[in-house]
Amino acid sequence: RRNARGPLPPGPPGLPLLGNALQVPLEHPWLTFTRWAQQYGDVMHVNVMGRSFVILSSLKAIDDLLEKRGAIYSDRPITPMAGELAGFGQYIPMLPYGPRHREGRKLILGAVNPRNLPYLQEVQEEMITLFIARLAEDPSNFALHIRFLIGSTVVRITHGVTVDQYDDPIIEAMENVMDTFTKLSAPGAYLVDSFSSLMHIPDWLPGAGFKKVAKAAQAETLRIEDKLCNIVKEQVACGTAPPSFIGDLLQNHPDSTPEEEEVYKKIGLISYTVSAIESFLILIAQNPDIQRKVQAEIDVVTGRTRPPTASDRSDLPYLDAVLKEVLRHMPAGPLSLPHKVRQDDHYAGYLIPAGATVLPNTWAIMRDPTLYPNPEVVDPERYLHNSDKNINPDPRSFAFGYGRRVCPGQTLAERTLYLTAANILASFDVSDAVSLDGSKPKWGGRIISKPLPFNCTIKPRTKAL
Ligand code: HEM
Repeated sequence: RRNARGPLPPGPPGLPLLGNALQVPLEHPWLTFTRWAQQYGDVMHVNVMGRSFVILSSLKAIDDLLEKRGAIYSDRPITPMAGELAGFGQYIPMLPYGPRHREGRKLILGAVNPRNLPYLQEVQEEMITLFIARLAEDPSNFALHIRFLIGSTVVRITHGVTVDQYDDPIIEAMENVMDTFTKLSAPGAYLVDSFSSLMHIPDWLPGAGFKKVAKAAQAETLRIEDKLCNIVKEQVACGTAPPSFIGDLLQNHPDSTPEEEEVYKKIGLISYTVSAIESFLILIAQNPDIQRKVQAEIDVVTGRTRPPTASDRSDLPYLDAVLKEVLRHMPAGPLSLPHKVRQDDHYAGYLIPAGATVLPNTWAIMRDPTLYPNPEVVDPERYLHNSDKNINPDPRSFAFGYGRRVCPGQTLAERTLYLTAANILASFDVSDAVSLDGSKPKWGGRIISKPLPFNCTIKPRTKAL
């Protein structure tokens, strides 16, 4: 733990060469980090085969470093496997902090700004209406309907492309891309991430199978991006392009360079939203009292004569509190996304070495009993009538990440979550959420936490809309 430039933060002892690699599980590492934080503190150092990870497990440490010192803590670690070999390093979430990244964020923030709100709301409401109709027809396939809702909304908003069929290869390919990204980028999943020289070994050498995996992932990603982008280009050329992030960008920048186009292509493929909606379903199935209360609140606002809309949101404070509790109790990004520190820094007497991967442990924040009393208990009331700013802070301030890399899709995501939740509860009762083996629902994942496949009963409310 000694270093000529200063002592590293405390952390669990590891093995020579491997460091803590064998102790960090691939599945939900945030649970292990949270346990370790109780022993080693809120700024902890973990060594995975020579790579430094600094885990921040308190709001103060996250705020001091990722927010206040954002100028040096806003880079992303380049992981050879996901970033370079599979090409994900070109996506906005993985781009190094710099002009290209800033440009990418500007594009997204411009597209979701209040000027475009009426159009975005209209599209989202239209998609939700279709979703509710499909759910009513075939409730047991809710997971498929949710995926289709999110996938089709994302391509409609980002590319202006309307997808009506469940087996449309675009939706499936988008999901595969997300899955592959999370598998390939998990810390410690691939040896090449610790020994980057392995990137250069010939493809035919035994043990180079990871290169084949990366190549296949890259080819699939490029195929789907190009396919979507070409559809938009054709629509723009014919003057038939509906409003969309990418259609608008191509129209407003007809002379864009291939490099600029690359940024346009890479904005649309990230979504944590499916996970948040599924967590919502489980939460309300497990808490019938909460469910009844939300339904009663919606009924007063809509009179049960119409579906809830985006403009009802401010009149539904209890539902708002339930959604905060979904994001707190089962955050879809329990370690946010990894940040990287650009230069040596010193904090609380310790060295944070240049190039270290800095992981904000959002899970530990959301389960901190000094912030959220009885953190395991699902209790939307904790946000209502809350006069002490230091207790039960709004979890949306943490669920969407930190500092200069905070999620630019937050308003869009929150509106989708609200519309889906409100419309589900206006029309259905949800109960009996169980894993496929009949046990309590479980969550899994390496970077994005999501419910493992589960069943639940979704029945029309007696006097459904
Ligand atoms: C419930 C849904 C969502 C959650 C919980 C979520 C959460 C997050 C988190 C935790 C980060 C990492 C921030 C950091 O590095 O500190 C992030 C980044 C990002 N999110 Fe979201 N997100 C959601 C939906 C969306 C949507 C719908 C979009 C599409 C516009 C989106 C686009 C992005 C992008 C582009 C980044 C990378 C930002 C950067 O690196 O500068 N997200 N999100």
